[in-house]
Amino acid sequence: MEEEDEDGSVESLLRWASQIGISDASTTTHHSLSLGSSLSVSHFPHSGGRGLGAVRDLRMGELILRVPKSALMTTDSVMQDTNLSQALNRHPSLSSTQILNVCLLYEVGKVKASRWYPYLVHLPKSYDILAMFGEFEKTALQVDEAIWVTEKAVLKAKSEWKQAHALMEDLKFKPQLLTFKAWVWASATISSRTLHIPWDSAGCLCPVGDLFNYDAPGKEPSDIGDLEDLLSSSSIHDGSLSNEDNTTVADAEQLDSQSQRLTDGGFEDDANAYCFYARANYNKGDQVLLCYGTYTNLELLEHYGFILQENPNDKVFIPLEPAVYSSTSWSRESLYIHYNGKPSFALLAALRLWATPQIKRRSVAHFVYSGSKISADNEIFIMKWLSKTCHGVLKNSPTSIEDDTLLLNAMDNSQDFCTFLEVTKLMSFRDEVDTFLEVHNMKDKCSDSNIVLSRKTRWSMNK
Ligand SMILES: C[S@@+](CC[C@H](N)C(=O)[O-])C[C@H]1O[C@@H](n2cnc3c(N)ncnc32)[C@H](O)[C@@H]1O
Repeated sequence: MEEEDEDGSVESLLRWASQIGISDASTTTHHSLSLGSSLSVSHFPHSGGRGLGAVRDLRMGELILRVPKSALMTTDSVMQDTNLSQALNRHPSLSSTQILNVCLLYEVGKVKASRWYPYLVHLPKSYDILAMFGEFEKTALQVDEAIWVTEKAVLKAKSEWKQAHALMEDLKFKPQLLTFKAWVWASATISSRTLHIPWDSAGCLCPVGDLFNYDAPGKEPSDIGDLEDLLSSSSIHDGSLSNEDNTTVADAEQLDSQSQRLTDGGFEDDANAYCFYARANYNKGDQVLLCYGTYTNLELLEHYGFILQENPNDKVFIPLEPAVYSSTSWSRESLYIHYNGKPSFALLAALRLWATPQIKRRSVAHFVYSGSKISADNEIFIMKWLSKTCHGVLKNSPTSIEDDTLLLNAMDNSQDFCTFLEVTKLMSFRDEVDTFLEVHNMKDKCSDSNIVLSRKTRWSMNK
């Protein structure tokens, strides 16, 4: 997608977008690389790469982009093709997301005959979501939970692909569109780019609207965390670019009423369009961002293929003894350490009770559930236990954060592959680099000093 040939230039995308009624509000003039009066497509190397920038100062709450319903790629709009809709009727058991996956591949197969062709040529050629991770990348995650979530994501993608295979054969897809690689590409496109629409839980692909990069909700974890504990939910979604989970919709609505942070985009019946509003004040040249929802780094990696260096919503789960779980009724998902190192409300409460002799638990339970300490001794015991457990987890990891940072810096700063290998020879965790080279058949490639580390290679090594 980042290749820009004659058909694939950003200008041609924007020209097509404006022809089909996509507009950034009061625009009358059309500038190169710009939609007009509010936004332009720019490159933001440290926060998402290609994204949308402000071409003038924007006020919070201002309408900045409108994408008419007719421009959205949805299952309904693709199904206007009778060949496709008849085939879909013959395979009724697929989920709405599987169907949208098939619709996307179907449109890709039409090449220039697709009415979304100018949009499709701008989609990324590859993604880094967990379902695409191989054995090396999975192991490099190091943390049990992350490895388990990766295995689950890969299995889910494979089983959904197998289930949809008969339909795709029925539709006479070209061989390259029948592969797992093609399926997982479409799946990643949908996972990382669809926007919520009320009439289809699979969402829609929204040309230009899907160029906004992600801004994490800026709430302090202490505000939001306690509420999340109460809701016993690991993620609250706003429904924009959402990996929507129906069980959290009510929770999200509850949060919505308490916070201004969930208001930056949505489908509006009155306008018959997807409308986007500035979620903050932006100065000319700033990147304009969209909040896709509240995610931990593992969830961002799973659904969107990136992580944030600073994520106020990140969580770490540490190993707990079974007796901790059974000491309270808090769900396992609510027992974690916040990004800032503080234990969650529920974890603290569970540990306070667990560290209290069984016979006394009933009498102190009301203190614990109101967030109070039981005694100085109890508090000192659990803090020491937490510190010891966290140190144990870090010590048992194959590499430290400092090692990982050194490796990333070596990748970023080495001019070529050979220099990178020379630099890594001095590193204490050389084994991991060797395994990576072996897995990717690069062990003997040092003689070819022109191999530059590709983005995929960098990512594969980036835990
Ligand atoms: C909806 S698209 C945004 C536009 C995208 N940058 C593009 O060029 O098409 C979402 C994808 O952008 C990237 N992205 C968005 N926000 C990011 C951020 N804050 N940091 C790094 N990557 C980000 C991720 O690859 C994500 O899957």
